[in-house]
Amino acid sequence: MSAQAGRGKQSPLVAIRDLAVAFDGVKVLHGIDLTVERGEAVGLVGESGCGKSVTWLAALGLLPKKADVTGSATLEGCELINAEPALLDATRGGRIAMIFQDPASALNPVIKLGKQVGEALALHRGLSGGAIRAEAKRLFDLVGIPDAARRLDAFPHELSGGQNQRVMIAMALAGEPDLLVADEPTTALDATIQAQILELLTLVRRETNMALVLISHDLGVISQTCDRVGVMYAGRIIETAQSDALFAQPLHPYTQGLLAALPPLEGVRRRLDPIEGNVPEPWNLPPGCSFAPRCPCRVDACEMRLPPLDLKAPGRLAACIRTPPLVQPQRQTEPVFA
Ligand SMILES: Nc1ncnc2c1ncn2[C@@H]1O[C@H](COP(=O)(O)OP(=O)(O)OP(=O)(O)O)[C@@H](O)[C@H]1O
Repeated sequence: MSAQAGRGKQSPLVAIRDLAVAFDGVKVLHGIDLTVERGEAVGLVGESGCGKSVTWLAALGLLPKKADVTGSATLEGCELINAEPALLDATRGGRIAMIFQDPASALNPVIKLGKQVGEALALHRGLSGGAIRAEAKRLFDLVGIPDAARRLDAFPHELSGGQNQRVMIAMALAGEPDLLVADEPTTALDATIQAQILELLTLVRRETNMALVLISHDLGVISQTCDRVGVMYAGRIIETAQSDALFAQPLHPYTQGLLAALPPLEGVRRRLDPIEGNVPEPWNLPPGCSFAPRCPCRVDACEMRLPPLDLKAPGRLAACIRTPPLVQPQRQTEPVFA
C-alpha cells in the first residue's frame, strides 16, 4: 500500500508540467502536461513516434545524456527532472516501476527467475534469506504463474512470452510501487494472452491501490484498462478525457481516426478505416496543427497556428479549432491534465 495512503487527496501522485525533450536540437516533445492520481489508471495512446515512451523515459531520467530535457516531473512534489542519480535510482523500481514490451530482453537469460525477482526484493525492500524466496513465491502466485515454487528455479527461456511478462510484472511489484508504467506490455503477445495480462494489471492495481500508466498505440487496449486517456500526436497531448466519454464521443479528429481504425468488436460489423498518411517527423512538422495534413476536417485556419489544448466540456480537453465546445464548459475546478 502507498506510504501516502490516508494523507488525504491533495497533490497528484505524479505531475508532469511543460515537459519538453529535444535530441540534437530537434524537439520531439513539446510541453507535455499530465497528472496521475493515486490508484488511477491513465492510458497514453498514439501512433508510433508520437512521444509516449519519451515522456516517461524523460520523467524517470532514462533518456541518453544527449537528450535535452526541460520542464518538471514530480513524484509527490519531489522533482525528478535533473535529480541526483541516487534519488532517481531509488525512485525507479521502487516508488515507480516500468515494464516494457519485450520481457525477453529485460530478463537476464542466464539467471534463474527467482533470483532476478529476489535481487529486486533485496534492493527495494531490504529482504534477505528465506524471506526473499517466500515473497518471490507470493508475487509469482499473485501474478498467476502456475506452479510458482518450481518456476522460481526456471530460466526465462523455459517460460512462454506471456509468463515472462508476468514475471516482469512480479519484478515490478517487488518494490511495492505507487505507480507502474507499462509501455506496450502486451504488443508482443497473442490476443488471448494480451487480454489476460491486461486483466492481471487491473487486478493487481485494485489489490495494491497502485496507479498505472499504460502506454499503447491501441485504443482498444487502453479502453479495457484505463480510467482516463491522453491521446498524443507528434509530441503533444491533443485530447484528454475519461475513457468512457472518449469512446462514446471522441472530440479530436485524430482520436476519431484511431477509433475508426480499431478492429470491430465481436458481433459488431464495422468498416476498418485506417488513418491515411503518417505521423510527421519531428524535424519536419507542418505549420499550425501537426495533424492538419491528414485531417478530414481541415480548413485553411488549421495551418495558420497551433491549436491550444482547450476545455471543450467538463473534464474534456481537445486541441482542435474545428471541435466546438460540447456544452459551455464550467470553470474547471479539477484540472484534467493541467
Ligand atoms: N534516443 C533517441 N534519440 C533520438 N531520437 C529519439 C530517441 N528516442 C526517441 N526518439 C524520437 O522521439 C520521438 C518520440 O519517440 P517515442 O519512442 O516516445 O514514440 P512512441 O510514441 O513511444 O512510439 P512507439 O510506440 O514506437 O514506441 C520519435 O520521433 C523518436 O524517433
